[in-house]
Amino acid sequence: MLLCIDCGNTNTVFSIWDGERFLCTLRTATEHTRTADQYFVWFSTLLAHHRIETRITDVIISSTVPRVVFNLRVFADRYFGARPLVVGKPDCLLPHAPRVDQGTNVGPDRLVNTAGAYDRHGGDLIVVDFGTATTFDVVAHDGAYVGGVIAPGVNLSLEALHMAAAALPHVDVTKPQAVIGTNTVACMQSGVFWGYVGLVREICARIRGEYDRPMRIIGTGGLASLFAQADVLFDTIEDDLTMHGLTVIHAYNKENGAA
Ligand SMILES: Nc1ncnc2c1ncn2[C@@H]1O[C@H](COP(=O)(O)OP(=O)(O)OP(=O)(O)O)[C@@H](O)[C@H]1O
Ligand SMILES: CC(C)(CO)[C@@H](O)C(=O)NCCC(=O)O
Ligand SMILES: [K+]
Repeated sequence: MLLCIDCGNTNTVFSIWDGERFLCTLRTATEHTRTADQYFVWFSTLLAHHRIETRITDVIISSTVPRVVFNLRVFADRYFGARPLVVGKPDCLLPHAPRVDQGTNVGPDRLVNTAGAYDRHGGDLIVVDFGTATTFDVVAHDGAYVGGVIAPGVNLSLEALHMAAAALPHVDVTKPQAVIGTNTVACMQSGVFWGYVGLVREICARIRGEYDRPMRIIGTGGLASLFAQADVLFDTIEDDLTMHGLTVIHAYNKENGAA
């Protein structure tokens, strides 16, 4: 079985793929000081809780935080005897090479989203991922990542308001009742919620304007469905897109003898 690990700047998600479906998805805060042994205690406890018995033979990692990869490699080696594939490293093949400026290190999460989205939908896509950052990945007709947009993440924007302004509390993002807020929290929620609805609409419209073929828009990340309540922003929402992309890249490496 394949263990897929998606390590973002905020959260790290583990998911076990049995070849047909994901058996479970476990989430922990990204913390570079966590050791291989700590990962295993957490992981095995939750698997026992969910009564999942697995024999993990393969591990694939996508990490936007370089420092955590070392301990995840030790975790894979020590507890599963597996040498993990790490997306973005030279020995991890990609189905389609990105076409970007020389010297650009595209975030591995964006490469993985690209592979997952192309596998499901073919090319000419915009993938919008609401993580620590809100990213837009343009997937060309042939499946290559050809660029995109990086905007501050939703929770990051709310946190920045709270940190910078003494009178502004910490608030969670939600869809406000009205645009005109009649209290501080409602004002902040309105600014961020409708601000992001506008950001997504405008950026997608401008990407479409620069691109010479019709494009579909895929939303992913925890907040995609929240924003979709407000407006028709996406053709589809797929919460498991990054995990799916990891299985696609793993299978591609198996087929090509690299894993
Ligand atoms: N209505 C909501 N309000 C606030 N947070 C939410 C809401 N719905 C989902 N979330 C949170 O959004 C996050 C979505 O996770 P996702 O993996 O997409 O990005 P992330 O973990 O924040 O970022 P990264 O992948 O960059 O670490 C989760 O932490 C989840 O708890
Ligand atoms: C933009 C983030 C932080 C989103 O997770 C990540 O993809 C990243 O660190 N990217 C590196 C820069 C780039 O993708 O061009
Ligand atoms: K993510």
